Amino acid sequence: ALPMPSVCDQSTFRPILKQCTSSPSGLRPATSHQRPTGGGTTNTTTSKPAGDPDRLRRAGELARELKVSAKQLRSWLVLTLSDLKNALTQTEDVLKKMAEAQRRADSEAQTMRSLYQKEALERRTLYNKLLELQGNVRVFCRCRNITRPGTTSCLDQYDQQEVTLIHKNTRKKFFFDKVYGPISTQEEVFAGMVPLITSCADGYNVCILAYGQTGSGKTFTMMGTKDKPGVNVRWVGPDSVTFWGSGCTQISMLEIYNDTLNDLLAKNPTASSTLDIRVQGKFVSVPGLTHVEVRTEDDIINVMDTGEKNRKMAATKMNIHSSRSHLLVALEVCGNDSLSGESTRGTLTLGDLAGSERISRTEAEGPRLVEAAAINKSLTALGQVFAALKSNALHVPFRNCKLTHLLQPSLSGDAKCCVFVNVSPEAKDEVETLSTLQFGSSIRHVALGKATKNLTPTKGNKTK
Ligand SMILES: Nc1ncnc2c1ncn2[C@@H]1O[C@H](COP(=O)(O)OP(=O)(O)OP(=O)(O)O)[C@@H](O)[C@H]1O
Repeated sequence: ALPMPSVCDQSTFRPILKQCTSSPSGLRPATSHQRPTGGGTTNTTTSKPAGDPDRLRRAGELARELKVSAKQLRSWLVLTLSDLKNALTQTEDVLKKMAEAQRRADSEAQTMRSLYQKEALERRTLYNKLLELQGNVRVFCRCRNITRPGTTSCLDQYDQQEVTLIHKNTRKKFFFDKVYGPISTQEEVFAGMVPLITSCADGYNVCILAYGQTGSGKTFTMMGTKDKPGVNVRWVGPDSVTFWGSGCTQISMLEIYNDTLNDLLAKNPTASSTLDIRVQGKFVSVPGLTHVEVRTEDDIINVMDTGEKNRKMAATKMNIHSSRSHLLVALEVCGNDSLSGESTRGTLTLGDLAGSERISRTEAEGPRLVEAAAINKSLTALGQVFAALKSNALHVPFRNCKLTHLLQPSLSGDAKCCVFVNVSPEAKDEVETLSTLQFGSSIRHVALGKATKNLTPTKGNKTK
């Protein structure tokens, strides 16, 4: 904007204005009482007559100055107005450009969003294909160490995919998709689960099951301890929380004892409220099962603690050991991708299966025999399901028991499953229990025949 012309400064006007206002004879025209009257009466005022040439000259000068000032003011106003007009036009241009840039940015963001969506979908599809190539059902082995001093270990050797056990002077080899040795940590075991957790975050059903004899480390692998949490807790921890975005989770916990379902999160879990399974198309649900909404790691740990306590309480009341029932924790996870705005829904089922040890008829009788028969039936049914899946059988016998029926959505279609075979090297019949496994040919059983020399069982030292 133009600076105001100097003539308009107050310093210029002040003396002129002063003259005009302070003196009655300034620029003001003389009033009638100041003029000499026609009757010859003498005017008492001492001021000079209005027609005083000095004053007239001064007034003339002031009028000229005012005229110049008015002219300057007018031209200053004109210039300022034109400046304002220019500035307005420029602002309009800038606004137009900004609107155009905004429109372009919006359209670019839209393009990027759809590209991201496409890429995310492609990543999910490729990742799923990769997992399918590795096997929708994978079988891992975890050997625990010897805990009882003086006990001989049946673990002869192991490597990345192979475990050799000794039984009655005979070596038997078992092959797995991956083997975790006695010194494997909870972190290492969970790292192997991360691809499955990612798959669940991508919207697929996933189940992780721990199989093995009582004391072989199933609960340690799944639940773990406070210092060494297992898969059940780690999936939501800081290592994996990035998978889930701002999703929410519903958790339910049930146990299957003697082929009956008990809700472990029910308000009154000891009243054995038997639940049933309902099938609607591809959906398998348990009407009446309690679902609790959880958001944080602490929520999940608290809910699982409650479920575990209820499980122990129910077991004590029924005079059974909790390892004689299957525990299934189901997490319905909905993940939100804030970038693409897409949401996914998958179920993560975590199962701690009943002990797979064989109970000889002499040891088990009455309720224990019924219990052993129910466990044997359900684990055999699980093996048959895996065998049918492996051989692409037309019929997969999911409905042979409640365990396999409940696991159906996690074992069919594009679901992923991982079975942890927990091996206890001090268990007497470990070779027999592993030999009878029917988890498809993922577990290939190779008998090496009689050992040529007297075998000294070793403590699972890694040999190649
Ligand atoms: N890999 C391991 N490292 C350290 N401790 C372990 C390991 N595996 C198991 N344990 C410990 O051994 C004990 C028995 O393990 P755990 O309870 O997990 O066995 P389980 O197969 O679940 O038995 P159950 O069928 O009775 O529930 C626990 O005290 C557990 O902390």
